[in-house]
Amino acid sequence: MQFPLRLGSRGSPLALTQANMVAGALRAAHGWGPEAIRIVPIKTSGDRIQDRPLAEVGGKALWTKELDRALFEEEIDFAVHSMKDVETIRPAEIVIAAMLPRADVRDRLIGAESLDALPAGARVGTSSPRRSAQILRARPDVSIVLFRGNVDTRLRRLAGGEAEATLLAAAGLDRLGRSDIGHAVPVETMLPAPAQGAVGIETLAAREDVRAALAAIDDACTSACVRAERALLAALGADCRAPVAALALREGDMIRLRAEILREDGRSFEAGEARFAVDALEAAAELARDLLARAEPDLRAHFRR
Ligand SMILES: NCc1[nH]cc(CCC(=O)O)c1CC(=O)O
Repeated sequence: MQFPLRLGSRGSPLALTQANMVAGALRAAHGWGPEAIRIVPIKTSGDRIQDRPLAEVGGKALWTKELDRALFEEEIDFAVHSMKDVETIRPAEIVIAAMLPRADVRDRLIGAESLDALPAGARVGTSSPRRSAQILRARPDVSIVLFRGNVDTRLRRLAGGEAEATLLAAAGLDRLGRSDIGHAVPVETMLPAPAQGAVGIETLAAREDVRAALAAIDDACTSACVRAERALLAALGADCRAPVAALALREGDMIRLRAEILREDGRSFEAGEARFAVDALEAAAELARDLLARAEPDLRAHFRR
Protein backbone atom coordinates (compact mmCIF):
# COMPACT_ATOMS: atom_id res chain seq x y z
CA MET A 1 0.00 0.00 0.00
CA GLN A 2 1.28 3.43 -0.89
CA PHE A 3 1.35 6.14 1.79
CA PRO A 4 -0.04 8.63 2.45
CA LEU A 5 -3.48 7.14 1.94
CA ARG A 6 -5.77 9.84 0.56
CA LEU A 7 -9.14 10.11 2.31
CA GLY A 8 -11.74 12.05 0.31
CA SER A 9 -14.31 14.06 2.26
CA ARG A 10 -16.82 16.82 1.74
CA GLY A 11 -15.49 20.14 2.91
CA SER A 12 -18.13 21.01 5.54
CA PRO A 13 -16.97 21.26 9.16
CA LEU A 14 -18.99 18.15 10.07
CA ALA A 15 -17.62 16.15 7.15
CA LEU A 16 -14.04 17.10 8.01
CA THR A 17 -14.60 16.21 11.67
CA GLN A 18 -15.87 12.80 10.58
CA ALA A 19 -12.89 12.40 8.24
CA ASN A 20 -10.57 13.10 11.17
CA MET A 21 -12.41 10.46 13.24
CA VAL A 22 -11.83 7.92 10.45
CA ALA A 23 -8.16 8.86 10.11
CA GLY A 24 -7.71 8.62 13.88
CA ALA A 25 -9.39 5.20 14.06
CA LEU A 26 -7.22 3.85 11.24
CA ARG A 27 -4.01 5.17 12.78
CA ALA A 28 -4.90 3.65 16.14
CA ALA A 29 -5.91 0.29 14.63
CA HIS A 30 -2.75 -0.05 12.56
CA GLY A 31 -0.25 1.88 14.66
CA TRP A 32 0.29 4.37 11.84
CA GLY A 33 1.82 7.79 12.33
CA PRO A 34 0.11 11.13 11.65
CA GLU A 35 1.47 11.28 8.07
CA ALA A 36 -0.09 7.98 6.99
CA ILE A 37 -3.41 9.57 5.97
CA ARG A 38 -4.07 12.80 4.11
CA ILE A 39 -7.58 14.24 4.05
CA VAL A 40 -8.62 15.57 0.63
CA PRO A 41 -11.64 17.94 0.74
CA ILE A 42 -13.88 17.66 -2.32
CA LYS A 43 -16.78 19.96 -3.14
CA THR A 44 -20.06 18.18 -3.89
CA SER A 45 -23.09 19.49 -5.79
CA GLY A 46 -25.15 19.12 -2.59
CA ASP A 47 -22.85 21.63 -0.92
CA ARG A 48 -23.19 24.14 -3.76
CA ILE A 49 -27.00 24.18 -4.00
CA GLN A 50 -28.32 25.73 -0.80
CA ASP A 51 -31.50 27.57 -1.70
CA ARG A 52 -33.86 24.80 -2.76
CA PRO A 53 -35.22 21.69 -1.03
CA LEU A 54 -33.13 18.70 -2.02
CA ALA A 55 -36.25 16.89 -3.21
CA GLU A 56 -36.66 19.68 -5.78
CA VAL A 57 -33.06 19.70 -6.93
CA GLY A 58 -33.96 16.33 -8.36
CA GLY A 59 -30.53 15.10 -9.37
CA LYS A 60 -29.46 12.02 -7.49
CA ALA A 61 -26.12 11.41 -5.84
CA LEU A 62 -25.81 15.01 -4.66
CA TRP A 63 -23.31 14.15 -1.97
CA THR A 64 -21.55 11.20 -3.56
CA LYS A 65 -21.04 11.92 -7.27
CA GLU A 66 -17.84 13.97 -6.96
CA LEU A 67 -16.35 11.64 -4.35
CA ASP A 68 -17.17 8.66 -6.60
CA ARG A 69 -15.42 10.38 -9.48
CA ALA A 70 -12.34 11.03 -7.32
CA LEU A 71 -12.30 7.32 -6.37
CA PHE A 72 -12.58 6.23 -10.01
CA GLU A 73 -9.85 8.63 -11.10
CA GLU A 74 -7.64 7.49 -8.21
CA GLU A 75 -7.32 10.97 -6.76
CA ILE A 76 -8.31 9.40 -3.44
CA ASP A 77 -8.00 5.89 -1.97
CA PHE A 78 -11.21 5.98 0.07
CA ALA A 79 -14.08 8.33 0.88
CA VAL A 80 -15.95 9.13 4.08
CA HIS A 81 -19.71 9.71 4.10
CA SER A 82 -22.56 10.29 6.52
CA MET A 83 -24.34 7.04 5.66
CA LYS A 84 -27.64 8.92 5.79
CA ASP A 85 -26.60 10.82 2.65
CA VAL A 86 -25.51 7.78 0.63
CA GLU A 87 -28.03 6.55 -1.97
CA THR A 88 -29.12 2.93 -1.72
CA ILE A 89 -28.08 2.18 -5.28
CA ARG A 90 -24.31 2.60 -5.65
CA PRO A 91 -21.97 1.96 -8.58
CA ALA A 92 -21.05 -1.73 -8.68
CA GLU A 93 -17.32 -0.89 -8.51
CA ILE A 94 -17.73 0.83 -5.11
CA VAL A 95 -18.13 -0.94 -1.75
CA ILE A 96 -18.98 0.28 1.73
CA ALA A 97 -15.88 -1.12 3.41
CA ALA A 98 -16.46 -0.04 7.02
CA MET A 99 -18.66 1.92 9.40
CA LEU A 100 -17.58 3.62 12.61
CA PRO A 101 -19.55 2.86 15.79
CA ARG A 102 -22.86 4.65 15.49
CA ALA A 103 -23.47 7.81 17.52
CA ASP A 104 -26.74 9.07 19.06
CA VAL A 105 -29.39 8.33 16.43
CA ARG A 106 -31.92 10.88 17.64
CA ASP A 107 -32.89 14.29 16.34
CA ARG A 108 -32.47 17.26 18.64
CA LEU A 109 -35.04 20.04 18.77
CA ILE A 110 -33.51 23.47 19.15
CA GLY A 111 -35.71 26.35 20.27
CA ALA A 112 -38.17 24.40 22.45
CA GLU A 113 -37.97 21.64 25.03
CA SER A 114 -40.24 19.29 23.10
CA LEU A 115 -42.63 19.25 20.15
CA ASP A 116 -45.50 19.67 22.64
CA ALA A 117 -43.82 22.76 24.10
CA LEU A 118 -43.67 24.61 20.75
CA PRO A 119 -45.84 27.76 20.81
CA ALA A 120 -49.07 27.51 18.80
CA GLY A 121 -48.44 28.21 15.12
CA ALA A 122 -44.66 28.17 15.58
CA ARG A 123 -42.40 28.09 12.52
CA VAL A 124 -40.04 25.12 12.41
CA GLY A 125 -37.10 25.23 10.03
CA THR A 126 -36.19 22.01 8.22
CA SER A 127 -35.72 20.75 4.69
CA SER A 128 -36.24 17.11 5.54
CA PRO A 129 -39.55 15.62 4.34
CA ARG A 130 -39.30 13.04 7.14
CA ARG A 131 -38.88 15.67 9.86
CA SER A 132 -41.65 17.83 8.35
CA ALA A 133 -44.06 14.92 8.29
CA GLN A 134 -43.27 13.80 11.82
CA ILE A 135 -43.55 17.34 13.20
CA LEU A 136 -46.86 17.97 11.42
CA ARG A 137 -48.21 14.64 12.66
CA ALA A 138 -47.50 15.69 16.25
CA ARG A 139 -48.30 19.38 15.74
CA PRO A 140 -50.56 20.08 12.75
CA ASP A 141 -50.68 23.75 13.78
CA VAL A 142 -47.00 24.54 13.12
CA SER A 143 -45.67 25.77 9.80
CA ILE A 144 -42.57 24.38 8.14
CA VAL A 145 -39.92 26.82 6.88
CA LEU A 146 -37.30 25.63 4.40
CA PHE A 147 -33.92 25.43 6.18
CA ARG A 148 -30.89 24.11 4.36
CA GLY A 149 -27.16 24.46 4.62
CA ASN A 150 -24.70 23.08 7.11
CA VAL A 151 -25.25 22.96 10.86
CA ASP A 152 -23.79 26.44 11.49
CA THR A 153 -25.90 28.03 8.75
CA ARG A 154 -29.08 26.55 10.19
CA LEU A 155 -28.25 27.69 13.70
CA ARG A 156 -27.52 31.19 12.38
CA ARG A 157 -30.88 31.31 10.59
CA LEU A 158 -32.62 30.23 13.80
CA ALA A 159 -30.78 32.89 15.80
CA GLY A 160 -31.77 35.41 13.08
CA GLY A 161 -35.44 34.77 13.84
CA GLU A 162 -36.38 32.94 10.63
CA ALA A 163 -38.05 30.23 12.72
CA GLU A 164 -38.86 29.48 16.35
CA ALA A 165 -37.26 26.03 16.25
CA THR A 166 -35.26 23.65 14.13
CA LEU A 167 -34.22 20.01 14.24
CA LEU A 168 -30.74 18.64 13.74
CA ALA A 169 -29.23 15.21 14.12
CA ALA A 170 -27.74 14.75 17.60
CA ALA A 171 -24.79 12.93 16.02
CA GLY A 172 -23.76 15.95 13.99
CA LEU A 173 -24.15 18.39 16.88
CA ASP A 174 -22.18 16.13 19.23
CA ARG A 175 -19.36 15.67 16.74
CA LEU A 176 -19.12 19.42 16.26
CA GLY A 177 -18.82 19.85 20.03
CA ARG A 178 -22.34 21.27 20.32
CA SER A 179 -23.76 18.76 22.79
CA ASP A 180 -25.01 21.72 24.77
CA ILE A 181 -27.73 22.73 22.35
CA GLY A 182 -31.20 21.33 21.86
CA HIS A 183 -33.32 18.64 23.43
CA ALA A 184 -33.23 15.08 22.15
CA VAL A 185 -36.58 13.96 20.75
CA PRO A 186 -37.37 10.35 21.73
CA VAL A 187 -37.31 7.88 18.84
CA GLU A 188 -40.90 6.99 19.73
CA THR A 189 -41.90 10.52 18.64
CA MET A 190 -39.43 10.95 15.80
CA LEU A 191 -37.98 7.73 14.45
CA PRO A 192 -34.70 8.79 12.81
CA ALA A 193 -33.76 8.69 9.14
CA PRO A 194 -32.29 5.41 7.91
CA ALA A 195 -28.55 5.36 8.73
CA GLN A 196 -28.68 8.53 10.84
CA GLY A 197 -25.64 8.80 13.10
CA ALA A 198 -23.51 6.36 11.09
CA VAL A 199 -20.26 7.27 9.32
CA GLY A 200 -19.19 4.96 6.49
CA ILE A 201 -16.09 4.58 4.38
CA GLU A 202 -16.23 3.59 0.73
CA THR A 203 -13.52 2.40 -1.60
CA LEU A 204 -13.20 0.59 -4.92
CA ALA A 205 -14.10 -3.10 -4.79
CA ALA A 206 -10.83 -3.79 -6.59
CA ARG A 207 -8.70 -2.21 -3.85
CA GLU A 208 -8.18 -5.34 -1.72
CA ASP A 209 -5.38 -3.69 0.28
CA VAL A 210 -7.52 -0.69 1.26
CA ARG A 211 -10.50 -2.90 2.03
CA ALA A 212 -8.41 -5.02 4.39
CA ALA A 213 -7.08 -1.92 6.17
CA LEU A 214 -10.64 -0.58 6.56
CA ALA A 215 -12.04 -3.89 7.82
CA ALA A 216 -10.01 -3.32 11.01
CA ILE A 217 -12.18 -0.32 11.96
CA ASP A 218 -15.57 -1.71 10.93
CA ASP A 219 -18.12 -1.80 13.75
CA ALA A 220 -20.02 -4.98 12.89
CA CYS A 221 -23.12 -4.05 14.87
CA THR A 222 -23.44 -0.64 13.19
CA SER A 223 -22.84 -2.16 9.76
CA ALA A 224 -25.49 -4.83 10.26
CA CYS A 225 -28.09 -2.35 11.50
CA VAL A 226 -27.42 0.27 8.83
CA ARG A 227 -27.47 -2.38 6.11
CA ALA A 228 -30.92 -3.47 7.33
CA GLU A 229 -32.20 0.12 7.27
CA ARG A 230 -30.77 0.63 3.78
CA ALA A 231 -32.33 -2.62 2.57
CA LEU A 232 -35.72 -1.32 3.68
CA LEU A 233 -35.11 2.01 1.95
CA ALA A 234 -34.04 0.27 -1.25
CA ALA A 235 -37.13 -1.94 -1.24
CA LEU A 236 -39.32 1.15 -0.84
CA GLY A 237 -37.66 2.56 -3.94
CA ALA A 238 -36.91 5.57 -1.76
CA ASP A 239 -33.86 7.74 -1.20
CA CYS A 240 -32.67 10.08 1.54
CA ARG A 241 -35.22 12.70 0.48
CA ALA A 242 -38.29 10.51 0.95
CA PRO A 243 -40.38 10.70 4.13
CA VAL A 244 -39.06 7.43 5.56
CA ALA A 245 -37.83 6.65 9.05
CA ALA A 246 -36.10 3.46 10.11
CA LEU A 247 -34.10 2.25 13.06
CA ALA A 248 -32.51 -1.16 13.48
CA LEU A 249 -31.13 -2.34 16.80
CA ARG A 250 -29.19 -5.51 17.58
CA GLU A 251 -30.93 -7.84 20.00
CA GLY A 252 -28.55 -10.75 20.54
CA ASP A 253 -28.20 -12.58 17.20
CA MET A 254 -31.25 -10.79 15.86
CA ILE A 255 -32.02 -7.40 14.41
CA ARG A 256 -35.13 -5.49 15.35
CA LEU A 257 -36.08 -3.07 12.58
CA ARG A 258 -38.68 -0.39 13.16
CA ALA A 259 -39.85 1.63 10.17
CA GLU A 260 -42.32 4.29 9.17
CA ILE A 261 -43.44 5.82 5.91
CA LEU A 262 -45.27 9.13 6.05
CA ARG A 263 -47.18 11.48 3.84
CA GLU A 264 -45.33 14.76 3.76
CA ASP A 265 -48.17 16.65 5.43
CA GLY A 266 -48.09 14.15 8.31
CA ARG A 267 -51.77 13.30 7.87
CA SER A 268 -51.16 9.73 6.93
CA PHE A 269 -48.51 7.20 7.83
CA GLU A 270 -47.81 3.50 8.28
CA ALA A 271 -45.49 2.02 10.87
CA GLY A 272 -44.27 -1.50 11.43
CA GLU A 273 -41.46 -3.64 12.70
CA ALA A 274 -39.69 -6.89 11.97
CA ARG A 275 -37.24 -9.18 13.79
CA PHE A 276 -34.81 -11.22 11.77
CA ALA A 277 -31.36 -12.82 11.78
CA VAL A 278 -28.48 -10.42 11.09
CA ASP A 279 -27.99 -11.54 7.48
CA ALA A 280 -31.65 -12.05 6.58
CA LEU A 281 -32.00 -8.69 4.83
CA GLU A 282 -34.88 -10.00 2.73
CA ALA A 283 -36.99 -9.50 5.87
CA ALA A 284 -36.31 -5.75 5.68
CA ALA A 285 -37.60 -5.72 2.11
CA GLU A 286 -40.65 -7.66 3.25
CA LEU A 287 -41.38 -5.02 5.89
CA ALA A 288 -41.12 -2.35 3.17
CA ARG A 289 -43.61 -4.20 0.99
CA ASP A 290 -45.94 -4.63 3.94
CA LEU A 291 -45.88 -0.88 4.70
CA LEU A 292 -46.57 -0.04 1.05
CA ALA A 293 -49.41 -2.56 0.86
CA ARG A 294 -51.10 -0.93 3.86
CA ALA A 295 -50.53 2.66 2.70
CA GLU A 296 -53.43 4.67 1.32
CA PRO A 297 -52.98 5.83 -2.30
CA ASP A 298 -51.74 9.37 -1.47
CA LEU A 299 -49.09 7.96 0.84
CA ARG A 300 -48.06 5.21 -1.55
CA ALA A 301 -47.70 7.84 -4.28
CA HIS A 302 -44.58 9.18 -2.51
CA PHE A 303 -42.90 5.90 -3.35
CA ARG A 304 -43.88 5.40 -6.95
CA ARG A 305 -40.70 5.30 -8.95
N1 LIG B 1 -28.51 15.55 5.57
C1 LIG B 1 -27.47 16.25 6.27
C2 LIG B 1 -26.85 15.41 7.33
N2 LIG B 1 -26.27 14.24 7.05
C3 LIG B 1 -25.81 13.71 8.22
C4 LIG B 1 -26.11 14.60 9.24
C5 LIG B 1 -25.81 14.45 10.66
C6 LIG B 1 -24.87 13.34 11.05
C7 LIG B 1 -25.43 11.96 11.00
O1 LIG B 1 -26.66 11.73 10.93
O2 LIG B 1 -24.61 11.03 11.03
C8 LIG B 1 -26.76 15.69 8.68
C9 LIG B 1 -27.25 16.91 9.36
C10 LIG B 1 -28.56 16.71 10.08
O3 LIG B 1 -29.42 15.93 9.66
O4 LIG B 1 -28.76 17.39 11.10
